[in-house]
Amino acid sequence: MEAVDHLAEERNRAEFDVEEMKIVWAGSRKEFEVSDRMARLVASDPVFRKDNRGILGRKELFKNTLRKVAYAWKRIIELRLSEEEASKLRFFVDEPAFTDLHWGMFVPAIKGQGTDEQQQKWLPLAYKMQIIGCYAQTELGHGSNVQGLETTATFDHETDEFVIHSPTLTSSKWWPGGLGKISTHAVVYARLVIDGKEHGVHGKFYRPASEFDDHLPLPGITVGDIGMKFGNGANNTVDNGVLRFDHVRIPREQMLQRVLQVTREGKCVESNVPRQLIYGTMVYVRQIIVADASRALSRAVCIATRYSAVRRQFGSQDGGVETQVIDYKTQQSRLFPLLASAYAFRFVGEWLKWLYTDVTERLQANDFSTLPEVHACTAGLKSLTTSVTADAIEECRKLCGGHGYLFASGLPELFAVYAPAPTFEGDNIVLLLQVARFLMKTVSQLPSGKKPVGTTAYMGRAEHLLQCRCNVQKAEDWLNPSVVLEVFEARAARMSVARAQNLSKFANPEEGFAELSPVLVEAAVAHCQLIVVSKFFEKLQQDIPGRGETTITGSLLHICPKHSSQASW
Ligand SMILES: Cc1cc2nc3c(=O)[nH]c(=O)nc-3n(C[C@H](O)[C@H](O)[C@H](O)COP(=O)(O)OP(=O)(O)OC[C@H]3O[C@@H](n4cnc5c(N)ncnc54)[C@H](O)[C@@H]3O)c2cc1C
Repeated sequence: MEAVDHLAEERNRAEFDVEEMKIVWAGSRKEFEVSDRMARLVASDPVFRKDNRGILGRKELFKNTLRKVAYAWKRIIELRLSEEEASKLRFFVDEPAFTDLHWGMFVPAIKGQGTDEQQQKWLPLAYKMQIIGCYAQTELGHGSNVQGLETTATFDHETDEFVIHSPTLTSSKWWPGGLGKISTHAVVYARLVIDGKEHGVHGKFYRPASEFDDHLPLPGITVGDIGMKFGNGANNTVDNGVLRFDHVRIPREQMLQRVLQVTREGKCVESNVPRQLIYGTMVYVRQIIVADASRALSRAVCIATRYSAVRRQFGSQDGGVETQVIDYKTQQSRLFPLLASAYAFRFVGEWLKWLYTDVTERLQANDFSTLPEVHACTAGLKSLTTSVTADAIEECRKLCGGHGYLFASGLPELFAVYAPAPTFEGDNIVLLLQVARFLMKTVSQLPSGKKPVGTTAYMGRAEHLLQCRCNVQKAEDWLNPSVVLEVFEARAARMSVARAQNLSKFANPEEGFAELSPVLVEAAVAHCQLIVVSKFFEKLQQDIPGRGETTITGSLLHICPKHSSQASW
């Protein structure tokens, strides 16, 4: 039977310059070249094979990950890869590992919360991986409610130490990646207690295992792996762990003291470093999560699009060829918005990179004016992009029919790896409620003449947005991006203002907030969708080089879904 390369046929029909589009996606020619080089390096090395992940037993799977991580590290040193190249190489190795937490949470926590001396002491060891760290915040009893954590760090005046203790079963640290087997160190969050008085939850730097000899837990420590997780392969490559303390002592200097210090006399002293600086780390981590969302979504969409071009069902006349499923309008209406979302998330992720630099500069200059808005914006974007991506990967699986259910399609494992993203680093609903609180406050301040800033600037035009009418007469009118933008603005403003009016009818605002929370979450989603669309629009206005990119990204904008369900934003 004669083979037909359906993908080649489809590719030849592209109305834009594919090579240039690759650069638009990568961010710059240099980033594209680094990415391309690292992808080839990984693909050509048999040590990095990943086709057997789903059939390995847990122990073998875990050992396999350790081998890969060690080998990747060896290659990074041998090839003298830059930080950018090393991070791309790890991305293409494409296997969740303890290193994700070491580089993604442990190192940023020391950088963000450690004093200069603490950073000088621990960061060089962490950079060389002579110590391996994890981020131990969540407990069995509390995840989202950090103030509910029960682990205690009690100051002992006599010995100048903190005594770390897990007073209840529910105070056991539970979930931290890399904790179960591998980490030699952890940043542990605990309630600070001095002379019987509580001083809130803070980070301590702790060493759960003796790293230089037998790697067994230190006295007073119970530590282990929490067991199998969702899916084959997937996050089972990571040793998410449980950790309990029985009056374990650490020197006072091991509290991360950039913002709050405890003196030899046991006094709590706020340092002259503003507490708000910690937000810089948070923006950094969330920017990475949004970038990861666009990458995970693009992988799923790529598989589903190629499948749809190759797969044929029905429509044959007299034994002729059947119809490519990509030509069915129903397939297009499910697939193309996801493709558009992948680009939209890519561009908003790029913008978040800029925002991180902007926030860092402002914080260094003691300018905290944009922080509430930045906090709401990054919390909302983390929530929106991860929820949409998790649901979209599952939709892509269905778009590939029965074949999507096969491990070999790549989609089941991609979904299993991605599924916890809406939960970790802030549960998505809890984050949206924070966004809603910020929006309600912004609306309540409008009559005072306080100008909303940044991503809420549109609220300053609330009067117009509440009464304007859409001028669209025919379908083509939707091809005008400013029309689309105003529709999103009007929708977000109207939802926020209506919720704020309803909220004001409650005598007790907290009760009102709890009662209206389902619809407040919808207003928060609408606001976040507007941010994504507006950043997409800004990207279109930039001079994207090459033939047809502006057209293609322009048409993608118009197939971004415009309704507000969580599943398909
Ligand atoms: C794969 C994975 C890796 C992880 N890695 C780490 C790690 O490295 N370090 C670490 O410290 N932790 C880690 N975690 C834990 C993670 O941060 C928590 O699971 C997360 O914070 C959510 O907390 P929870 O599990 O207690 O859920 P809960 O907070 O109990 O949420 C349960 C449900 O209650 C809802 N809910 C909670 N509060 C409210 C509210 N106020 N209003 C309305 N609804 C609410 C939520 O929306 C959710 O639907 C990891 C988790 C996973 C799954």
